[in-house]
Amino acid sequence: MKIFDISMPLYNGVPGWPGDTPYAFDLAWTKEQSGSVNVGRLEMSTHTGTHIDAPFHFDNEGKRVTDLPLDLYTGPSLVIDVTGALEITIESIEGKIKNGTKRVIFKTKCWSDRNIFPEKIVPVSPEVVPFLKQHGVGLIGVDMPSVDPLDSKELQAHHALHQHNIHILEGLVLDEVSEGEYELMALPLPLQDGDGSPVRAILKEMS
Ligand SMILES: Nc1ccccc1C(=O)C[C@H](N)C(=O)O
Ligand SMILES: [Zn+2]
Ligand SMILES: [Zn+2]
Repeated sequence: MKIFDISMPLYNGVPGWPGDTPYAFDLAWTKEQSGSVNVGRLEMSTHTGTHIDAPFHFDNEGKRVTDLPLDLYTGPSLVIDVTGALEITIESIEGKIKNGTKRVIFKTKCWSDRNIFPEKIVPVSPEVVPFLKQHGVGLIGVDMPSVDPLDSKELQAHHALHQHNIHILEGLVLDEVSEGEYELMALPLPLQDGDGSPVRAILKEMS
């Protein structure tokens, strides 16, 4: 079965949220310096590239990364293609989602040049959230850096999702993936007290 790597590569210069900590990798020790090994060092925002949001990211009382169950981030997932939509609405997904769909991934294709931060994305309409919950959804994934408009301070979609106990995976790369059912794996690092975590995300074709 084919495996799609749906993670953003991380490299010095990878675009992050404007004003946030830039991603930086370098060698703290080279093999010449240590006499034995190269040793890397990382500085980054927890919301760089492909990552999950813990509820604590936008709610001081919300769960941290290590409080979240791992089964959220691994298992059957439905990819829905909404390419061309201006917003993710009930109409975008009606008729495509069946009861018991635990994870839904939206392909918008709105972030076409991954070397720059996008100017505009395709926000998740808060009205779609109860509809997702009714069908049993506990995780949504998106191929953009947020589920809310980039200039939003209220973060209506983040909060609506949280109220309905639906968790968030952002920054996926879905260009090669077509609509359908896959097995998702996108596990966060065990960052104690973390507000978010980078993940290596894959989709496996189902037999
Ligand atoms: N890193 C930031 C810095 C400042 C303000 C927002 C962000 C975000 O990351 C928001 C985005 N919706 C996110 O959850 O990844
Ligand atoms: Zn985030
Ligand atoms: Zn977010």
